[in-house]
Amino acid sequence: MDAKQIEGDLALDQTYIAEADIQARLRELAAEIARDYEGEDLLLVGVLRGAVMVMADLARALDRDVEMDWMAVSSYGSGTTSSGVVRILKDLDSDLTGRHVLIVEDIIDSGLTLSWLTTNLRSRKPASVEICTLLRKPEALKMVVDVKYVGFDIPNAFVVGYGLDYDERYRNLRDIATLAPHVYA
Ligand SMILES: O=P(O)(O)OC[C@H]1O[C@H](OP(=O)(O)OP(=O)(O)O)[C@H](O)[C@@H]1O
Ligand SMILES: Nc1nc2[nH]cnc2c(=O)[nH]1
Ligand SMILES: [Mg+2]
Repeated sequence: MDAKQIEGDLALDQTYIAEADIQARLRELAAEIARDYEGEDLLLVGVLRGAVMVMADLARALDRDVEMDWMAVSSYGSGTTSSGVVRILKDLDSDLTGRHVLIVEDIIDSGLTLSWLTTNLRSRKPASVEICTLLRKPEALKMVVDVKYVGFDIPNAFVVGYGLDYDERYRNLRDIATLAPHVYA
């Protein structure tokens, strides 16, 4: 689905980050990651479901071998504010002992999901745990967790598309768009 197909949808405000800009930034991040992990094995951990698109495109932009595994956690339910409770819906299949782990996320908003997840994964004795997120909101800057790779710092608006949903809609939008405030305010 592209922005043209949703132009008539009153729920969407405007295209915020276009597909081409997302892909260009992911290529830059992939080059950085390939340099940083040269000669090391690398396990990408995608956070279902939001990070599916970032994971697929980042992994293919990497000019090296990587493994991929998935975890499903949820803290938002069907609303636009965090419930404050992170739940594991699906755990990893891989043993992390001695591995270099890079968590791949679509967005850091309150930071709750990733601060909880990094603590959880670090307890599994990996060689390292770092974070790559496509989007970061201002609130996350207050987080104690370091985020090594950030695609775009964005203001505090609710965004959808490219994996990001509102009540499970819009994940398959190729661009990232803002959701009109009347929908959720
Ligand atoms: O920094 P936070 O405030 O914790 O928010 C970020 C998280 O919220 C969304 O996931 P969600 O829990 O909605 O599940 P989903 O990935 O299945 O959409 C998003 O994909 C991040 O994982
Ligand atoms: N779709 C969506 N999910 C989120 N989870 C945390 N922040 C956001 C956001 O801005 N959009
Ligand atoms: Mg998520």
